[in-house]
Amino acid sequence: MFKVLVSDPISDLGIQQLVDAQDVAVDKKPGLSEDELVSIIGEYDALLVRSQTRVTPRIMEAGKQLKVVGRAGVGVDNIDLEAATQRGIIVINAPDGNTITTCEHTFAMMMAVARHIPQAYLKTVGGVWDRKSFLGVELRNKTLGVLGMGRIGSEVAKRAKAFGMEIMGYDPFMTEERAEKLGIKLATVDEIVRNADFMTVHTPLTPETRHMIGKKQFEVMKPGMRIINCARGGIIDELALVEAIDAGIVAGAAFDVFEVEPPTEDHPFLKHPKIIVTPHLGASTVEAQENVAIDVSEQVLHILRNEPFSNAVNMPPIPANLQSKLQPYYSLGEKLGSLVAQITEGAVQEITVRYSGELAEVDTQPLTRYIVKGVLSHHLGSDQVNVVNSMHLAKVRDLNIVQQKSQASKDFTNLVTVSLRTKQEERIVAGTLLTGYGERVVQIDKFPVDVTPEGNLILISHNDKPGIIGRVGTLLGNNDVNIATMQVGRQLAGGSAIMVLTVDKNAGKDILEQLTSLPELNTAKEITLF
Ligand SMILES: NC(=O)c1ccc[n+]([C@@H]2O[C@H](COP(=O)([O-])OP(=O)(O)OC[C@H]3O[C@@H](n4cnc5c(N)ncnc54)[C@H](O)[C@@H]3O)[C@@H](O)[C@H]2O)c1
Ligand SMILES: O=C(O)[C@H](O)COP(=O)(O)O
Repeated sequence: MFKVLVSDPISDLGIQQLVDAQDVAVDKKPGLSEDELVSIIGEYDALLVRSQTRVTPRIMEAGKQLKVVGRAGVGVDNIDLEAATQRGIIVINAPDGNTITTCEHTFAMMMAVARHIPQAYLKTVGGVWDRKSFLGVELRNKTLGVLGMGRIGSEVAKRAKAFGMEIMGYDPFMTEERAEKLGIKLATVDEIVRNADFMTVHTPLTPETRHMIGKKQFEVMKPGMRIINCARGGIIDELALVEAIDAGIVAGAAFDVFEVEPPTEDHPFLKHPKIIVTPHLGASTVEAQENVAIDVSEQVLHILRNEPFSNAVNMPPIPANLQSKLQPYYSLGEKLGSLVAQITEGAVQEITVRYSGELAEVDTQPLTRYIVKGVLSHHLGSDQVNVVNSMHLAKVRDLNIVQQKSQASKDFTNLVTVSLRTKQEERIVAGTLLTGYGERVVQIDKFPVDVTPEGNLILISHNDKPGIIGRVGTLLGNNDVNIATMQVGRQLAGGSAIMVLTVDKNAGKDILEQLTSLPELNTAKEITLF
């Protein structure tokens, strides 16, 4: 008999198939503390959660029988995926079940902020008949900026069109063809901020999306903008938003999510007359809760019964003989994918992986998964992509993955070359494992280099002219950024060249801008590899 623990409020109807299963016993115990969970989890084979239960390494360590953690929803930021993977616990989510519900909540919030509905309601039930203070705006003929055109963002865009709105969309995976299909205009964040009347965010929270809308964006924002966040707290800088409202730049905001949930009593949103809020209700409808619970219950049953399953967000088992050959390359492969994704501009259309030398003789598919994971994690968030789902995510985004093999490698026993093609450009990186020295990046575009792929790097493209290295060193030094290593690559003296610096801390946008304004320096990009 398999034992399943449900530790958050999950739809009874949705988990009925688990309750009815002859080989499963279900216990519902919502609201347990971490200590309480640790004390009982040892007897369970599966744990079902929403976003409240934090599934920590301690809980997984105590879950000696735990085979699967099922998340009835999308975001798995409350589950320690690394700890689950290390312990062979499969984590699955229900990515599709709450898309429409969250999209509809976004619309409810957009209309509520346009017409001041919560504020007007409060006054009316308080006995004040005030018809003057709540002059609203129409959605018709307004421009809506959508940041993140995935499942929810795309549904929001479709509905906004029915309201007569123009849509500007931004998403690193959005191609012009797809934008055309959806009838929206592809735009940059800057174009959206300067031109939209309403803006809604639908990305995961990643290092790249954190404070994606902050002080800098508010400074150039079209006055009168209304902003909606039903995705994750932290994508929009909360304090900068309050300042922008008080300065008369932003006309109103509607938030379902907060940087810290629940927000503290003195959170500036809670008493602000131009900000309306809901307590993370985006997925809270009867339909969505049933959908996600049905989806997750179905997959949990498959996993417990050792049947094929889908929607896993962490690592699959790999055959032992292949594992021993490929394992040393997993980390290198992922870093090469991440590195090339961080230096490439535009929506990715094709990833080509070329294996040369000994690697060409084995099944390299598991390694390719790591490389694709490295590429996609940069845009989708590392909690959303893993080696189980990386190829699937690439497929649903129409990304072409090409694997090539050649027995011969001119200079290395093994060489992994990854190139990324977008509409704008094709970028290439190559790496190898050097016996006794470890991972090395040996090529960036046409330039040979010798770089350890680790920590904070700055990639500079420049003209090979005297003095440039000194100017870069002085500028970083003056800004208290310590250079650990420096590599320069060029093909011809006096021609184009690259410089790869390893630095002790993140330099930040400001310093990168200063670097690019140096004479003879063309571009400067920051790369983070772990
Ligand atoms: N409020 C709620 O209750 C609720 C409910 C469901 C989902 N969510 C959240 O909504 C968000 C979107 O969910 P989804 O199901 O549409 O996910 P999704 O993965 O289908 O879409 C996310 C999109 O964001 C894009 N993206 C990533 N980085 C970006 C960047 N820097 N700039 C622009 N776009 C970027 C990705 O390419 C992807 O297309 C997630 O954060 C999810 O956790 C919240
Ligand atoms: O990521 C999600 O699916 C949403 O944030 C919903 O979270 P919830 O299940 O706690 O409502």
